[in-house]
Amino acid sequence: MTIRVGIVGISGFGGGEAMRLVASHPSFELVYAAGEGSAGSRLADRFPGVPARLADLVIEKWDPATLPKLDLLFASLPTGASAEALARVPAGTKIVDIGGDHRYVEGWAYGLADVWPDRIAGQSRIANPGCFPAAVLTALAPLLANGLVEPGNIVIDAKTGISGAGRGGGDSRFGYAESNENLVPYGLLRHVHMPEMATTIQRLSGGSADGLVFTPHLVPMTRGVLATIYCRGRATTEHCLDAARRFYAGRAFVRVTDRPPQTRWATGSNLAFVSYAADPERNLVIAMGVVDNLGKGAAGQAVQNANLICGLPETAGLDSAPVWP
Ligand SMILES: NC(=O)C1=CN([C@@H]2O[C@H](COP(=O)(O)OP(=O)(O)OC[C@H]3O[C@@H](n4cnc5c(N)ncnc54)[C@H](OP(=O)(O)O)[C@@H]3O)[C@@H](O)[C@H]2O)C=CC1
Ligand SMILES: CC(=O)N[C@@H](CCC(=O)OP(=O)(O)O)C(=O)O
Repeated sequence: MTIRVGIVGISGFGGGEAMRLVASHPSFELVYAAGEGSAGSRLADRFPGVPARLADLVIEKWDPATLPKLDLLFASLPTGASAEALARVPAGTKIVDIGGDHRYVEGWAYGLADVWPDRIAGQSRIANPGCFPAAVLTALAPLLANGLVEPGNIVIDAKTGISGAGRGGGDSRFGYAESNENLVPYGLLRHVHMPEMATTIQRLSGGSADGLVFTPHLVPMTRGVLATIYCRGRATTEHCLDAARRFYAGRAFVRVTDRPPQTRWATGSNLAFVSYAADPERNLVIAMGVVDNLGKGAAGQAVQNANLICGLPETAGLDSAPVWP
């Protein structure tokens, strides 16, 4: 079975990673690419290393009215830029939105693929989680589902590579001279990922996430997210590790590790690494989650979600090992 796939936002970091994964997917055929400023270029002009069979595909100006017949569309547009246009995509075309416009929006399933695949299979509109929630929620889910930590008392300290900001980049914080040898906190108290993390914590635990604190930091690396999460709970380290091993038993993409995970373990892959350290006497549980922001944090999880909604093996096109070193 060949699935006809389109990618809008293909010139960007998320869209480019989706293209890389789609190009080597056993059931997907890339037949449509779209964007704004890049419209009119061939894929090979943007990505000199693209497989030869895709080299001459021309990036079209994004307009849902001129879509060819597609089975599946990946949207990787700036948050705020996709809702209106995606509403005009025919119902028969499945969509995975990598941007933030549809997370916990009516009619869209929140695509936390490793945690609730059953809620995703059979849907046709998927909102991919943000890159920080991908790391944070994967680490927290086993603890919350087993009542091992208090949902209302969670403090998240997270680090991200610069590609998390996209090619568009925004201001000069993301240039080499300002990001190299520098460490920058941002988004304090009101980062855009807070609502989806709070809602998911409530869904997994049944309790309120009112006390949630989240501070991300830019670090001078290209890819990777590490979330270190401080929680209140009386569990031991072994309880937490056991809960995670049981929760993710048989799941392909989550690795539960005894030692603290490192960002490079996930680079270029759809893997998530989780680990825990806990001291019951101090009422303290530390959870750690690592993903590649462009892998599990964006295009990897998007392809995993696409596999789920297309009835394909969840691992199709996603089984290559991370890049090391
Ligand atoms: N980078 C990351 O790690 C992650 C990103 N995301 C989300 O994914 C989305 C894309 O991010 P990212 O790839 O990093 O961003 P980039 O800035 O790298 O890419 C943005 C893409 O959107 C296209 N675009 C912008 N405006 C329009 C428009 N009006 N019509 C059509 N295409 C448009 C650009 O195309 P063109 O060049 O042709 O103008 C470009 O391909 C965002 O919502 C982001 O928040 C989610 C998780 C992780
Ligand atoms: C470094 C950096 O700026 N990272 C982005 C997160 C990327 C992401 O997950 O974006 P969406 O939720 O918009 O899809 C940020 O903190 O907003």
